Amino acid sequence: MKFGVIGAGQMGGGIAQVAAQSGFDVIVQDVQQEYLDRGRGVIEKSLNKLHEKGRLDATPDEVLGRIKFTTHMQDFADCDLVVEAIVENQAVKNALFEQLGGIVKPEGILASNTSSIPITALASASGRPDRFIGMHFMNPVPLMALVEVIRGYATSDETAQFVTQTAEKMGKTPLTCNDFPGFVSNRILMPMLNEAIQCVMEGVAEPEAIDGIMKLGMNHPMGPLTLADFIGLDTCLSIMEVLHMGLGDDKYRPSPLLRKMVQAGLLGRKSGEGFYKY
Ligand SMILES: CC(=O)CC(=O)SCCNC(=O)CCNC(=O)[C@H](O)C(C)(C)COP(=O)(O)OP(=O)(O)OC[C@H]1O[C@@H](n2cnc3c(N)ncnc32)[C@H](O)[C@@H]1OP(=O)(O)O
Ligand SMILES: NC(=O)C1=CN([C@@H]2O[C@H](COP(=O)(O)OP(=O)(O)OC[C@H]3O[C@@H](n4cnc5c(N)ncnc54)[C@H](OP(=O)(O)O)[C@@H]3O)[C@@H](O)[C@H]2O)C=CC1
Repeated sequence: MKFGVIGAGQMGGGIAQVAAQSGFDVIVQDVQQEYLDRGRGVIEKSLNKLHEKGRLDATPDEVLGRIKFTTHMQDFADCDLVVEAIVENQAVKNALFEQLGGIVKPEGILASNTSSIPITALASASGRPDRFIGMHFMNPVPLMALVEVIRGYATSDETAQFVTQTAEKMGKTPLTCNDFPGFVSNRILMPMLNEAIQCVMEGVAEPEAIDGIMKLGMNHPMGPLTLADFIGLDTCLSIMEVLHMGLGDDKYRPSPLLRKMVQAGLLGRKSGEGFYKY
């Protein structure tokens, strides 16, 4: 299978890595060579770590050899499946899918790794709504078991079956839901992270205490503020905005502190500072 990935950031890189580990021929596209080089470095480091732990069947070089990096969208023409993992912004994703729909062979399936944006809207932009679906991987992709599969209004049974089987071939557990803002994962997760940010803003406790209380008290693997920093505060804000607008309920209002931190360029781990310094 020829597997395309758009975006070489934290999610695109992880998806490309796991696809290559599964034996697929992978092609990754990003807008600049610099981002591709950075993404390749992250994949290489992750593969070496898995290899040292004895959790990789092939050698890191063999897996990396299955991934091609490009800045040209035309290179997706003969892909069987293309998964998009660019910035969480509907206008940008719409424009990308309008273009991609005219490039990939007609029988090819297009998927978005969006955290919250309506799959049905992106499917319409692509011009092939029956062969369009949400394929939502979790971060860090090489370690997390779930793929949330989101069916748009017109997604065909064949498309859903193909993507479910592909996720299984990638060693993941696919679980399906319908297209509502934030799907299941972020409709439930993100309000909790937003509430933790609101606790910081209101001075309920220091970030370390909030994270510690949720880790030790609820047995969460990491605290909500650390998790928000890892996801990216810009992505968290975009998801809250989709929930707020899409569901029309003020209980999803993004915390003003979250908005202010994004305005200040504090995006979490990827910018070097969020609730913590990296
Ligand atoms: C926003 C969305 O649309 C959907 C999402 O993906 S929400 C995020 C969902 N993911 C999570 O909640 C993961 C929380 N983390 C965990 O459960 C655990 O860390 C784990 C199971 C992933 C790994 O546990 P572990 O084997 O004990 O190793 P641990 O040391 O904690 O982490 C391993 C690596 O994964 C990284 N990592 C863990 N969670 C991460 C996350 N959410 N995002 C990015 N990287 C993460 C760690 O930084 C670490 O990297 P380095 O080796 O470079 O330091
Ligand atoms: N972070 C997370 O935990 C999760 C995120 N997601 C979703 O995955 C997607 C990507 O998120 P994430 O990987 O964290 O984001 P990143 O910011 O790490 O990566 C996005 C990448 O896409 C590139 N990009 C931006 N615009 C375009 C474009 N028009 N064409 C090609 N590449 C482009 C970016 O380049 P540049 O640097 O120039 O912007 C960057 O390299 C989002 O939809 C997000 O909601 C899903 C699950 C978990």
